[in-house]
Amino acid sequence: MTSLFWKASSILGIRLGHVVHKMTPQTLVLCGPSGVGKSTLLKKLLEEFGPHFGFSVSHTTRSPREGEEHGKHYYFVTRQEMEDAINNGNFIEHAEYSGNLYGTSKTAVQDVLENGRICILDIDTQGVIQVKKTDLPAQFIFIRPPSIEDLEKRLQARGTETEESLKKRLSIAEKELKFGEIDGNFDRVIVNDDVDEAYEQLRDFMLPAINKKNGD
Ligand SMILES: Nc1ncnc2c1ncn2[C@@H]1O[C@H](COP(=O)(O)OP(=O)(O)OP(=O)(O)O)[C@@H](O)[C@H]1O
Repeated sequence: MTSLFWKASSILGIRLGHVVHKMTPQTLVLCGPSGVGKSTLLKKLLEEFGPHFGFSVSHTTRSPREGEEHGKHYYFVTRQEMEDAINNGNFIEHAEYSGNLYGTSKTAVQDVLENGRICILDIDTQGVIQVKKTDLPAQFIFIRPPSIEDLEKRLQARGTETEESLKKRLSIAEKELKFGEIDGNFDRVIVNDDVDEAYEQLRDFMLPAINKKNGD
């Protein structure tokens, strides 16, 4: 149904923004360096407003891990299929990590929006640049740490990094923080120092979209 919808809208030349704007609230783009606390803040948002939000299912060329289901955790596709779809303009953003392509298709976002939910995109700065080139109506939020030292401590405390991956994440983080500081790149920059305070800011920022969805 959805892909038919997309085919029809492509044939009719309807632009993504026009289609989703009429029928949906928004898309929330959340960006910030690895370990800054995006998942922690999203967990809180979903605990409070779960039914209002949805995640789009990404595509990937990597193989499924045990327990992962096609269409639920990812759409598992071949590189050729994914490259063709990207070349046909069917993706909002995509990136290559560790030799595999990952990306968000227009259809995947549309699925969430058609269900009347605000679509959450948790993406990196390269993804933000790509989304901004589409006409998807979105709110862009950047989460930053109080300092790079804090970020390092957090990543260490999370216990998911080797010394090498930690170094790599911090070097990428420095570039991302610079991007986050540039005026106009984000609608809101939230410093995640005290997590409850950061969540209040995220919550307050999203309330108008949530209320609009409720018809207030
Ligand atoms: N305000 C905070 N103060 C201290 N620790 C925090 C704060 N927010 C999150 N953390 C902790 O920092 C670690 C990283 O947080 P989280 O996994 O949410 O980051 P992330 O941005 O989602 O990372 P990734 O992009 O790698 O998935 C976690 O151990 C989390 O509990």
